[in-house]
Amino acid sequence: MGPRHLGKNYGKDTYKGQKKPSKFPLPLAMWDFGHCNPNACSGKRLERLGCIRNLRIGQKFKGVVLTPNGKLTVSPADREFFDNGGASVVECSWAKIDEIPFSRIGGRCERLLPYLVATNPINYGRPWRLNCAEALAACMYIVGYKDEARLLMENFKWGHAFFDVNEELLDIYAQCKDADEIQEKEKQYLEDMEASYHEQRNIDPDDLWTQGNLNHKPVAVGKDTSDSSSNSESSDEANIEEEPIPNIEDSKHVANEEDDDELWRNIVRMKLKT
Ligand SMILES: C[S@@+](CC[C@H](N)C(=O)[O-])C[C@H]1O[C@@H](n2cnc3c(N)ncnc32)[C@H](O)[C@@H]1O
Repeated sequence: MGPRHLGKNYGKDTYKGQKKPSKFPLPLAMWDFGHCNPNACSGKRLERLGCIRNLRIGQKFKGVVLTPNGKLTVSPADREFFDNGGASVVECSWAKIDEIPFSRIGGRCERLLPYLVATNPINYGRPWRLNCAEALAACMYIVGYKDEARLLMENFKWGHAFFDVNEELLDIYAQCKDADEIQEKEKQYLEDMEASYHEQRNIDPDDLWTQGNLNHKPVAVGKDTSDSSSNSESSDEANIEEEPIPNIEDSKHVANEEDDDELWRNIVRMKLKT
C-alpha cells in the first residue's frame, strides 16, 4: 500500500501540533538504551530511515507506550491516545529488561500487546517477544491504522511474514471494543490452541514430532544483500541496508528447540491462568 492512500497528514512535519518524523505518516518514538547491535536492531533501522524519533530518559510520552511494564492490553479503545501522540517503544535488549528505569520513561497509556508471534529473524516463532517494528505495527493495526502498519513493515525484508502469521489474530483484536474483550478473545484462542496441541499429540504423536518445532519453520526471506559497508550511518536512504538475517540454527539467541517448546508452553499456561 503506497503513501497516496495515507491521507492528508502524510509528509507533514507535525501531527496534532507534535513534531513527527517526516518519512512516516504517523508519529512514532522510542527510548533507545543502546543495548542492541545497530545492524540487527529494528528501532535503529526505523531511525535511520527517518520513521521514528528518539525520546530522552526522563521524558514522558502522551501517546500509546508499548512496554512489557504495561498492565492493560492495547485495544481499539486506545485510539484517542494514539491520535493524540502516536506510539512509542522501549528499544533495549530482552536480556537486559530488568535494567530499564521504567519510572523515568513511559506515560499515561502504557500497554501490553496481546498474544502475537514474532516473525523477525532473531526471535522468529516466539510469542509476545516482538521487536520494536513488529510492536508498533501491531499497535497501529489494532487501533485501526492497518495500511500504516503494513507500510511500516515494508521497511523489512521479512516484514510481510508478520502479517502472514498474525493477520487472523490482528483482525480479531482490531474488531474488539476494549482491553477486556481482547483478553477474552486471546484466552479463547490460546485455549483452542492448547486443546488442538493435546489432540494432535493423542491422535498421532509420531507425525507431530517428526515435523520438528512448527514455531521455528524458517520464514521465507529474500537473499541477504547486506555487507560490511552497511555499518555506516548514511543519510542516503538508498544506502541503508537492512539488518543481516542471522542463521536461525546457529543463533545464540535461540535456545534449542526443546527449551523453546517448553518456554512456549509455560507462557501459554501462565496466560491461561490470568
Ligand atoms: C525489548 S525491545 C527489543 C528490540 C529489538 N532489539 C529490535 O530489534 O527491535 C522490543 C520493544 O518492543 C515493545 N514490545 C515488544 N513486545 C511487546 C509486548 N508483547 N507488549 C508490549 N510491548 C512490546 C516494547 O517496547 C519492547 O521494549
